[in-house]
Parts: sequence; structure tokens; C-alpha cells
Amino acid sequence: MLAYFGPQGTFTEQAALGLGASPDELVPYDTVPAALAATRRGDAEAACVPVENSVEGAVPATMDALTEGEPLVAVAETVLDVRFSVLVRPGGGEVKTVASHPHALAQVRHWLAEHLPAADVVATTSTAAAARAVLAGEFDAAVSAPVAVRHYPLEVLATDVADVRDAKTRFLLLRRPGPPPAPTGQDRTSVVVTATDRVGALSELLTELALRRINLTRIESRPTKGRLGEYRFYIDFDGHVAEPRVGDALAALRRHCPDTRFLGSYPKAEPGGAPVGDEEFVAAAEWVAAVREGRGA
Ligand SMILES: O=C(O)C(=O)Cc1ccccc1
Repeated sequence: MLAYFGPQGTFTEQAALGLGASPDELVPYDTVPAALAATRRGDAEAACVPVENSVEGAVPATMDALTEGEPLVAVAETVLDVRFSVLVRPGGGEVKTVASHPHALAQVRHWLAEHLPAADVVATTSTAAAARAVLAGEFDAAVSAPVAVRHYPLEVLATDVADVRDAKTRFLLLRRPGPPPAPTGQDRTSVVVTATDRVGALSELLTELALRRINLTRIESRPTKGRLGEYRFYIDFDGHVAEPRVGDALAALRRHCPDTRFLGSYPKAEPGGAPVGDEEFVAAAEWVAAVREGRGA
């Protein structure tokens, strides 16, 4: 069974199907933490959740749920183009309220201001929850994933709605810790670290990556919810923990920051960039081994 951020008809359901899940193994949960909790309990083998959007940034519920509670690790990612459909009840009258997930609303602000300027905007737990609420008569319009209309008998008021063309959302498939998927040469590794409050702390962490020619693909901060000014940093970079360079960098991060949490090594959804060779790192490690054994100098 695979838990996903539902109900039926969310972008996350589309993402889970795109990751190869079969429709009959999918079980919807109303929130990201609920889908992750089901996976931690072992009720689900894995959970599919959104992690970031190219317009609106990180999904805070996912970021927090990754560090609070028992560890989960990403084993796959996928990226979806995000275009919205605006759905209404068939024959419904004037649109006085429009509902959706906050990430969706943030991506259609201009469209709403132009086309539905008088409507009150209401946040719901997901885009599909908004469609259901429209069906139940709670709101007049929902900003939804295009597939939602297949699940709910609503009418399409507009399609292809997006303030920013080419907006994309990235989703992760998370499991309880186990051996990571085999390296493909085009992988990403995710970690979360807490940089201590002193000069150069973050810069030292990032330098450990740079020294090993590891390309940083994302860095995001979230408050630890402890002291004001104390942050966790979510760091994504190219490479797989099985590669000596990356293993070496992870060990260095852990030396700087003993609560470094590994969030997974998994194939990149959109491969790019030439892989950095590990040969020098392997050769250097072999040389040290030889020196230790008295076989070289
Ligand atoms: O609510 C949904 O459909 C989701 O899967 C979360 C989301 C919301 C807006 C853009 C992309 C994903």
C-alpha cells in the first residue's frame, strides 16, 4: 500500500501514478503528516508527498514532517508541470468564494484578480479537498488539478490557469530507512543539518561539499521551533551516498553537525550536468590504504 496526500484527484496522486504506483495500491490521506505517519507506523510501504514548487518554494508541512519523528528516506522523486483547472458546480451561479491549497492559490493570484475579483479566497487542505467542498456546496469554485474533474462531477470554468508558465512541483516517495536504490550516475542526495549559531558555521558545511566538487542543488532553511534565530538547513546535492566523494562529504557534515539526518539518495527526475568522476577519490583512498599496510609511501 502506498499512502499519498489526497483525497483522490490531487497533483500528488498524479505524481504517485507517475512514479509507477498502481491505482489499486494507492490510499489517500488528508494531510502530508498523516501520509507520513502511516508510513512510519508501517501501515503503508511508502508515501508520496509534495516537497517544493518552482513558484511558491518549499512545502512547510513536508519539511517539518521529515525532521519530526522517526526518520524516513526518499527513494524516488518526480517533477510535474502544474497547470490548474477552475471547477464549479454544474449550472452554479455567481462565484463568491474560491477555494484551494495555499500553494495553488499563490500560483493563480493574478488570474483570480482578473477573472474573479469579487470572490473571497479560502484555503483548503488540498486542491482536491477544495473540489469536494465545492461539490458539497461549501464554496463556489475550486482551483484544482486537471484530473480532479474525472473524480468529481463538476464543470470546468477555465483550464490551463497559471500566473507563471512552466511552474513545476517536485514530489518525493518516502520509505522507512533501508538500503538506498542503486546509484544511476544521475542521483541526488538530501540531508538536513542544524548549523550552530557561530561565525562561519553554514559556510563550513557548504565548503565540505565544494571541496569534494559536489554540486549543491537546493538549500532551504526552516526554524527549529526552538530559539528564535536557530535554523535547520535542508540541503540537496548531486551524487549518491554509495560514491566515495559523497560518503566522505556526509561523514564531514556529520562531524560538524552530529544531528545530521540523511534523507535519501535517489535518481534525479530531470537528469542534467556531467557526473563528477570518483576516480581521484578512489585512487587516493587506495593510496592511504597502501600506506597504512606498508605497501606504499
Ligand atoms: O493539493 C494538491 O493537489 C497537491 O497535491 C499539493 C499541491 C498543491 C498545489 C500545487 C502542487 C501540489
